[in-house]
Amino acid sequence: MSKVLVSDSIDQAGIDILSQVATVDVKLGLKPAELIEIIGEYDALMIRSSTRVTQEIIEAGTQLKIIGRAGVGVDNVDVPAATRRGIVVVNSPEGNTIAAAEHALAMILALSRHIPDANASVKRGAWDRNSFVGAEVYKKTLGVVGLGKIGSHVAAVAKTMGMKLLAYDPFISTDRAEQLGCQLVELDLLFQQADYITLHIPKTPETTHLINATTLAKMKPTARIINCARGGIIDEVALAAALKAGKIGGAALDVFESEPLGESELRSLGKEVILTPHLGASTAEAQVNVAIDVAEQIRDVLLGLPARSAVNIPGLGPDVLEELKPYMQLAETLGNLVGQLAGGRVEVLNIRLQGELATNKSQPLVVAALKGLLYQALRERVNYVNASIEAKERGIRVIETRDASIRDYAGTLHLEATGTLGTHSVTGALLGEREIHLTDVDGFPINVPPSKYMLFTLHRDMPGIIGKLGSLLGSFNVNIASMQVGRKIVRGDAVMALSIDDPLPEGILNEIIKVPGIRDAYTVTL
Ligand SMILES: NC(=O)c1ccc[n+]([C@@H]2O[C@H](COP(=O)([O-])OP(=O)(O)OC[C@H]3O[C@@H](n4cnc5c(N)ncnc54)[C@H](O)[C@@H]3O)[C@@H](O)[C@H]2O)c1
Ligand SMILES: O=C(O)[C@H](O)COP(=O)(O)O
Repeated sequence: MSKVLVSDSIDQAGIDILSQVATVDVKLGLKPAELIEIIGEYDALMIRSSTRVTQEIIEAGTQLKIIGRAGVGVDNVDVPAATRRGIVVVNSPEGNTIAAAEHALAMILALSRHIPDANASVKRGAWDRNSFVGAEVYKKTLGVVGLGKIGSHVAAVAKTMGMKLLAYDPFISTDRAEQLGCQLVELDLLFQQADYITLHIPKTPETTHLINATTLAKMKPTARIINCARGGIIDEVALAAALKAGKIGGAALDVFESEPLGESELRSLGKEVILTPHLGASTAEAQVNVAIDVAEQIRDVLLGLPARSAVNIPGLGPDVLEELKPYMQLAETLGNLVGQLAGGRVEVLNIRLQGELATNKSQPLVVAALKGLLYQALRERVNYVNASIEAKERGIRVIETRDASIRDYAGTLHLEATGTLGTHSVTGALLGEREIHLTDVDGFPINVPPSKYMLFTLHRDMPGIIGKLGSLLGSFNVNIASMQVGRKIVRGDAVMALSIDDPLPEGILNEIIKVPGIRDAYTVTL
C-alpha cells in the first residue's frame, strides 16, 4: 500500500480520502532535517504553507510521486526540482478564494473602524469612544492590484459597499475589468488615487518589494494598504518607516516576508496596523474544500490517473484533461510504438496533429507522445511531468505541425521518429470515442487496434509470403491473434501488422528476415 505524509494541518475530510488508498501519517512541525530523514518512505507529501519543500527534501524523497499543496500558493515548493524528478505538484486553485477575499474585506473594514484595538480596549476594562473614530469606505476608492480570482471577488463585494474601483493587472482585459466595475489603470495612478490598496498578486521577481519606499511615497497620506497575498510583496522595513512618519494612513497584513513573523517594527505600531498570522485561508469551509480537492488528486495519482490541477504539467487543466484523455492514450501508444520501430537513439520526432487535434489546447498530446517514446528507455521514471525535460536532455528535437483539415477521422496523430537506425512513422486515430486504431505504419495504410505484443514486417507483396510467415511462427508455437497487410500497389512494397498472444521467442526475428520477400521485421511490446 502507498504511504502519504501529511506535514501541515489538513482537514480530516482530506485524510479520509487519502486513507482509502494509502497509509496516512500525520506529522506536524517537523524540522527540515527530520523531514529529510523520513521522506524516503513516502509516495506522496501533503502540505499547506508551513512546510518548505526544498530541493534537498525532494532529492531525499526517492519514492515521491506527488506533492499536494492544500491551498493556492506553491512558492514554498521547489517546483523546478520536483519537475526534474518527475514529481507532480498539485494545488487547489479555487478552494480558498472566498476565504482569502473575505479576509481582505474584513481587513479593510477592521482597519477603517479600528476594530482590533477598540475590542482590546474594552476587554481591558476601558470605555473609550473618542480614540476610535473611524472612516467610511462608502464612496472611497479601492485600488485592486491583481484582478484574478481573489481580487475579482474583493472587487465585486467592494462595489456593493459603494466603493469606486481602480484595478491594475497587466494580464487582464479592459472588458473583464469593466464587467467587474473596475477602471483598469496604470500602477502609479492607482497608488496616487486610491484610499485603500489591496494586493492580490503572486510573489514573483517582478512583484517582490513592489511596495517600497518609492511607491509608498506616491500614496495619499491617508491611504491604507492591505496584503492578504504573499509576504515580500511589501518591503516591511519601508512600510514601518512610512507608517511611523505618517506618510500613509494604515496597513493590514496577513502575510510576511518571513513566517512566523519574527522581530519587527510593525509589532510596535498602534491602531493603524493590523497583523494576522496568515489566516486568509483559515475558514472551516475553505479547509474542507482544499483538503478534498488536493487529497482527491493525490489519490488519483497514486492510482495511476492524471491530476486535474497539476502546476507542473503545462496545459493539463481539468477541462482539457477530460477532453483529451483518450487522445493522450493514443499519443502515448504511438510514441511507444514509433520509438520501438525506430530502435536506437531517436534524434528528431515530428508530430503532426490533424483535424480536431490541431488546436492550441492539444499541447499535452506532445508531452504524452514523448512519454510514450521514452518509455523503453526510462520505464516508470518518465511521466507527464518530466517527459519534455527528459527529451530535451537527450537532445531529441521535437517538430510540431498542425493541420486543421479533416480527413478520414475527426482527429489523427502522426509521429515520425528519425534516429541513428533510420526513420519510421505511425499514424493513429480514435474509433468512436476512445478505441485506438493504427491507421498507417511507415506510410502504408492499415487499420488495426494495437495489442500488447505485435510484429511488423516490411516485405514484398507476393503470393505465399503470409503462409510462410504463419508456418514459421507456428513452428515457434506463436499464436497469431490477427493479421493485416497494408500496401500501396499490388505486388509492391507492403507492411504486415500481426497481433500475437505472447512475446516473440529469442532469435525468431533473424529467422523471419530470412523468409524470401521479407526485408525487415520489428517486434513491439505496448
Ligand atoms: N492569505 C492567504 O491565506 C491566501 C489565500 C489564498 C491565496 N493567497 C494568495 O493570493 C494571491 C492571489 O491569489 P488568486 O487565487 O487570486 O490568484 P490568481 O492567479 O487568480 O490571480 C492573480 C492575478 O495577479 C495578476 N498578476 C500577476 N502578476 C502581476 C503583476 N506583476 N502585477 C499585477 N497583477 C499581476 C494575474 O494576472 C492574476 O490576474 C496569491 O499570491 C495567493 O498565493 C493568499
Ligand atoms: O496560498 C494559499 O493558499 C494561502 O496562502 C493559504 O495558506 P495556508 O494553507 O497555509 O493557510
